Amino acid sequence: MGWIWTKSSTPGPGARLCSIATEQVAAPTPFYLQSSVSALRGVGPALVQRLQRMDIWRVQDVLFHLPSRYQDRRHLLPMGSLLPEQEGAVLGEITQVEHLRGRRDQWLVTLSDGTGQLHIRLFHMLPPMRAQWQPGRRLWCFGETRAGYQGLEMVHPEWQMADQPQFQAPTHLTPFYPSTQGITQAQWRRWVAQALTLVDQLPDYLAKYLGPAWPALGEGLRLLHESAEEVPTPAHPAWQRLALEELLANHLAIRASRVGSDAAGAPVIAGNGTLWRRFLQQLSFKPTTAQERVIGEINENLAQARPMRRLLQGDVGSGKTLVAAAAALAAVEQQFQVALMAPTEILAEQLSTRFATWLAPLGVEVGYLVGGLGQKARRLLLEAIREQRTQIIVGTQALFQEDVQFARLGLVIIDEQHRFGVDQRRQLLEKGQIPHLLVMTATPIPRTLAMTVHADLDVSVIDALPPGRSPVETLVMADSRRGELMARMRHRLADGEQIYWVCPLIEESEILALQAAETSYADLQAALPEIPMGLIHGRLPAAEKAQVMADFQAGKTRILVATTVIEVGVDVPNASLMVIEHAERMGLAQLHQLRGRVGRGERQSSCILMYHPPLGAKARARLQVLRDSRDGFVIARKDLELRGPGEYLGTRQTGLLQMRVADMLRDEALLAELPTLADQLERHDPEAVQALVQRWVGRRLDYSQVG
Ligand SMILES: Nc1ncnc2c1ncn2[C@@H]1O[C@H](COP(=O)(O)OP(=O)(O)OP(=O)(O)O)[C@@H](O)[C@H]1O
Repeated sequence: MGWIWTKSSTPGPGARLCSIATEQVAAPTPFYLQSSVSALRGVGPALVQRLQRMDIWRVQDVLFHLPSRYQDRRHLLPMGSLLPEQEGAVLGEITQVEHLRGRRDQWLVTLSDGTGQLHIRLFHMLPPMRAQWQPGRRLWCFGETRAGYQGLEMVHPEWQMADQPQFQAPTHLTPFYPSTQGITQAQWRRWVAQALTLVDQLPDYLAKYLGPAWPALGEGLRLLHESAEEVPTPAHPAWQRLALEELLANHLAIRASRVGSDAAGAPVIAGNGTLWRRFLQQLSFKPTTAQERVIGEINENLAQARPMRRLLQGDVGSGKTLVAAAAALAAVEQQFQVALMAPTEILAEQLSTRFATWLAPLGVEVGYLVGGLGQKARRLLLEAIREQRTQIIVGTQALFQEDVQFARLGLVIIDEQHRFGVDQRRQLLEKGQIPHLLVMTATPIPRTLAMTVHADLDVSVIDALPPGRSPVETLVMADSRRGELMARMRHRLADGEQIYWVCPLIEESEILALQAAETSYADLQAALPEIPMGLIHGRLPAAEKAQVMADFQAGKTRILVATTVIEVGVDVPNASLMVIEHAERMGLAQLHQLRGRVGRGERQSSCILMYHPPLGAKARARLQVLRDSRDGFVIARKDLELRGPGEYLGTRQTGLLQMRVADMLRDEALLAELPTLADQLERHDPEAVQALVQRWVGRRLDYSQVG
């Protein structure tokens, strides 16, 4: 037993002595919720730095570092019924320890539990372990079985001697924490166990405002760290309690920053729209009513000295670029510059080409600034930006490098903002006086949510697609039907149409993804030798990527084989068929984005989702959602419903904000509580406001001047 002093704030009279189980007797080390993580046993200076990089500074932060998944080690598996590649816990007696000498020493230990036996294979065995692992002793192991020469075996499982008083058979689910190099799961669990001894002292700022039906904060944290029952699900009240607090903390953080930025002066951009009207005259189509409405909303903002912070949401292909052009022209007409930032070079290139073709006839100069620009070209462009000869500058992150100086930046437009860090957004905003900001996204975010959680952003929605679009026909097809697919492709090609071929997503390795793409490319060339094709992937140098895209756009190549780099923003209206290999590996939102690349012209377009059989019931249901719906919002919701409980936790990107417990779509019902709670806290408990923001938002996000 070791002893630990505990108290919620600082040490002093009244600090309570608390005991926790430790392996050796240690000198009493006091630590508190607010102590540095270095106060935890097992956290030395090097680990402190690693933890800080994960934004974990104090003991309290460890409590809010939540598991991303769980394993159930509570039930022992009888050895007689074990199968290969089965993960689980066993308990048995050591019947034999064999030291196999060879080029590399090995130990083969035999365990038996009366129902059968299992081997444990070890490639190293330190003397203390050798002293313990003796025939007759009882051993608990957790690992994955594999078929060995002598039968089933586990290689270096986790273990405990089961015949010692310290032996603790797991009574809870075993949590797995998001980690970083050099920190093991065992370390996380030890630190969390120490921090949990203080969980009841965690101030519960909301208790007095929430009704008695709500569980306490500590209960929620305990449930997530050491659930004794089934994998916790988001419907659990304790979970909901945490989600509510997290949403509230984000809401409060943004409310606080809004106060500052409201006061600041932005350029008043109120022209008479001459430039926009001239632009419309040369455009081959008319803006839709939805586009016109949204343009109106933006113009109203631009005419105010209060900086615009507007989120423009529109499903794939809804015509957001035209709206961006309208905003840009309003600024240019009033002699302001516009920075237009895209997440990748391909997209930046596409956008700049589109803007240049649209706007050059009006005498508007569009510049293209990315990392790979030659020195001379870069210098000339920077000069033109400084002297305001270039009015619209399209680019990637390169736009906010220090040497880029705008003469009169009035408007910043960010495409697919969720791919940019908040820091990048701020750096760019710092370039102007206080420029207006328009953020474009195809990610569906409920309006209520955007207004409460993103209290800083006004929202415009393009809720109708341009006319003349026929819905993309979506088919789900086993990859064994390749012959049929080739016939379909030949048919399309004969009609002069173009095809996207999207290669499987291989998350673990870009190299493997590239190999897969090259194989598909070679296969297609062999099957359709007379058809010119392009291959595009993330590893291609920027100039080559641009060339491959330009060739496809111009119709010089008829099939574009691509890794998922084409996901957002690519616009080739003549492409009417998309084939997606291994669609079952991709997220529904991503598939929806990809599919949005076709169906942009007048032609009837199709998207073929290929899968590799057998396809499980759940995977089939997921693909069917895509077949049956074309609405990004519906698809996102269904995706959520179809996810299993094990997939709920973890840091993942949902729209614009990264949450730990809450999910903006799933927990939408909680949003209604936020404004009242925030008002009450701001009025009665300003200190709690600060503490909550620090607890949940911490240093991860700095909203000041951004929103
Ligand atoms: N009002 C309109 N009438 C006809 N076509 C339009 C209209 N507005 C836009 N388009 C065309 O629709 C296509 C899709 O528009 P755009 O690329 O702006 O979509 P988007 O909203 O940016 O989609 P994504 O999120 O997929 O990039 C383009 O080819 C564009 O020229």
